[in-house]
Amino acid sequence: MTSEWQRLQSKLPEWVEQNRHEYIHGKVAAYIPELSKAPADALGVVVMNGAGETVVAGDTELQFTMQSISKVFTLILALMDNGEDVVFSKVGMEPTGDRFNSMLKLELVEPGIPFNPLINAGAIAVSSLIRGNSPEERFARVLQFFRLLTCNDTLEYDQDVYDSESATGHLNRSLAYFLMEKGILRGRVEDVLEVYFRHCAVKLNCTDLARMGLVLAYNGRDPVTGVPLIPRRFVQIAKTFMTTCGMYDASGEFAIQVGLPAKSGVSGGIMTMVPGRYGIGLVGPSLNRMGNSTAGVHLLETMSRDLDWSLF
Ligand SMILES: NC(=O)CC[C@H](N)C(=O)O
Repeated sequence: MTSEWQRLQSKLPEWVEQNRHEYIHGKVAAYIPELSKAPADALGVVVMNGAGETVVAGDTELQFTMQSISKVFTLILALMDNGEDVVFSKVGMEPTGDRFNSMLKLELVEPGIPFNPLINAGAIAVSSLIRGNSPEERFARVLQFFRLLTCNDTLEYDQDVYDSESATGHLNRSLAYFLMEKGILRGRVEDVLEVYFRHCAVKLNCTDLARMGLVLAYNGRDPVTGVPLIPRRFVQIAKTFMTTCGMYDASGEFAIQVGLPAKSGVSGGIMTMVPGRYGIGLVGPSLNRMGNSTAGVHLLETMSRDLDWSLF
């Protein structure tokens, strides 16, 4: 009888090639101009187990920026810095069913707190909660935390992607000003956005992303080093948000088709995990209508179905 790990080793390259062509049904994000340079037909995936061993397939050498995937970990850091009560006085716990950068719901419910920490408005509010005396110090703490989670001291943000988003992020600026008006943001709008745009621009590869997912899969303890990095309760909160809101307004469909907590970003990255077993990092820059990697989502459907990974 072949083990699941052996099946992954023998099938993953085939599954990647089977699903790669799905990229033609999507488009690489261009609203942050620098992102449009990514190769549309790339598809890569890394699955990492609790011993730190990996099964890799496809274009796993590709570097990409975390974008919205970073929001999971800035939420965790804000929770570690402030505790649940403070964080959830600034951001809600409910999915929106709208696009990630939508303003629609902000005005609907008083006092105007963003529905959840994974939409842009919520993540911007969360960024303002990270401790530090200056934007530089706050971002340095975020980067340090990401380095710890990936076990990769060379992790950095991509200056070109940062500049590109900072120059064009008018919608995010307007969300931030709205939050400022409502008394939800701490500090100056430009300072908060500097931290937000920088953490979205942190550059990594699928192996780094798999390692971050692995820490969540093991409830906050890095299973490879044995070091506890995140309190279990905050991992639980993060995984719940990933399940209900992690794939934007396609989270319901993803829960049905794949059935794992996951978070996507507009660079085409997806981080997911099989709780207690694997961390998974994936990239496929061509995005579907909902803003998720089109080939990536199909690949995860194939993997989850074949290996019976759905939690539900
Ligand atoms: N969905 C995303 O990945 C969005 C992140 C991006 N930096 C933005 O604010 O628009």
